[in-house]
Amino acid sequence: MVKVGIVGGTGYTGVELLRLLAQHPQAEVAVITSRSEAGVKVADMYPNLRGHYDNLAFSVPDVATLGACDVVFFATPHGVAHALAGELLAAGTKVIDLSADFRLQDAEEWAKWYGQPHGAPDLLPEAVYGLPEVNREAIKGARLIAVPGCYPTATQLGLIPLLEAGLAEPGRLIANCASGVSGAGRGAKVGSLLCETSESLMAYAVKGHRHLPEISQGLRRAAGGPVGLTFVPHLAPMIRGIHATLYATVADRGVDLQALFEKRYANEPFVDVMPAGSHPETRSVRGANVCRIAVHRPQGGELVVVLAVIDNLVKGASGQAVQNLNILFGLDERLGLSHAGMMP
Ligand SMILES: NC(=O)C1=CN([C@@H]2O[C@H](COP(=O)(O)OP(=O)(O)OC[C@H]3O[C@@H](n4cnc5c(N)ncnc54)[C@H](OP(=O)(O)O)[C@@H]3O)[C@@H](O)[C@H]2O)C=CC1
Ligand SMILES: CC(=O)N[C@@H](CCC(=O)OP(=O)(O)O)C(=O)O
Repeated sequence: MVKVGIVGGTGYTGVELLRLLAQHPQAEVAVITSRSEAGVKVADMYPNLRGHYDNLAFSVPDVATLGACDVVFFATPHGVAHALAGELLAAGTKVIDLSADFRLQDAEEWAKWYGQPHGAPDLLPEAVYGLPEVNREAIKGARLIAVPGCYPTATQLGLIPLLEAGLAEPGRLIANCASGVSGAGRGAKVGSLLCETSESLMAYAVKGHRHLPEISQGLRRAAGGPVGLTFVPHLAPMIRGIHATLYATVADRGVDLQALFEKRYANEPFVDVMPAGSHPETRSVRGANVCRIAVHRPQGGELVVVLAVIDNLVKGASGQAVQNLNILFGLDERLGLSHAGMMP
């Protein structure tokens, strides 16, 4: 059994970790932290978990208790893992961070986008970006994993087959993405209220969103050089889900893009390349650790449209984190995870 600790257990990604790990045969949650709910039993706060964690209560974060775990997930705001990861690694505990603290390789770029100095630049060289479809071998030997963001997961999985094959013009990429409101976390904010978000769709952060450098970093690796990406996130009137509509210019009109995508992801347990002409729906991935992708070339032109959907809380966060745990501990990568979404 892998002994698991979770820092930030009351947030949306924290409770999603608990839901997924409740069905995991080889992992056991031993410690779960919350400063505001310390002492409260997990099942009293989250009745969906009754019968799974009846003896587990939230406790305040404490390095000694967390350091007795094999692995600690950080499901916390940016900056928290910076402060604690080093001590845990020194205690021999692996760290899987769901926040953005270790996603960017460049500490100065991180500081620019996150508005605070990077708190642990010394750990950056060993941090592995936890996108299994790109980095599986590096994840196997890692101590510190940076779980990709939700928009970055959908966008990279949709565009890398075209860039790795050298087919897309790297300087002309567009990602139009919509997210469910749970992407903003559980904290109270006017912008997350039902009255502000239902029956409405809006773009935001068009000038620059903090996921732009993360996505660009991954696409540069796939392209083997600089990329030019326009990224426009939208807030959609739904609770879960990311829908990415991705545009790339592919001058070679003869290439079989369906075959390219199917081949790239043939051995990937959590990427589903749908039949040609498909329109993936976010509800098909609700609760599932999968990215469903469809590739289109409208009117046979140069502009290729890739559609990619994920559940932001699963393949976009907690499911991907569990997938990383499985790889890290040499387990079957699919343990505790499912392809099956919830429709309706
Ligand atoms: N929501 C999403 O779709 C996705 C989120 N992420 C990232 O995952 C992380 C968690 O997100 P989410 O679950 O939405 O966040 P929430 O705001 O819903 O939850 C945050 C959690 O962190 C705890 N926390 C807050 N501050 C501290 C602190 N200083 N020290 C220790 N614990 C703290 C909170 O509990 P308490 O205050 O009681 O301690 C709470 O349990 C974030 O970095 C987010 O950006 C990544 C991908 C997708
Ligand atoms: C709808 C919404 O607000 N989404 C968040 C991104 C989701 C998220 O949690 O981003 P990380 O994966 O980097 O943590 C935002 O735009 O900041």
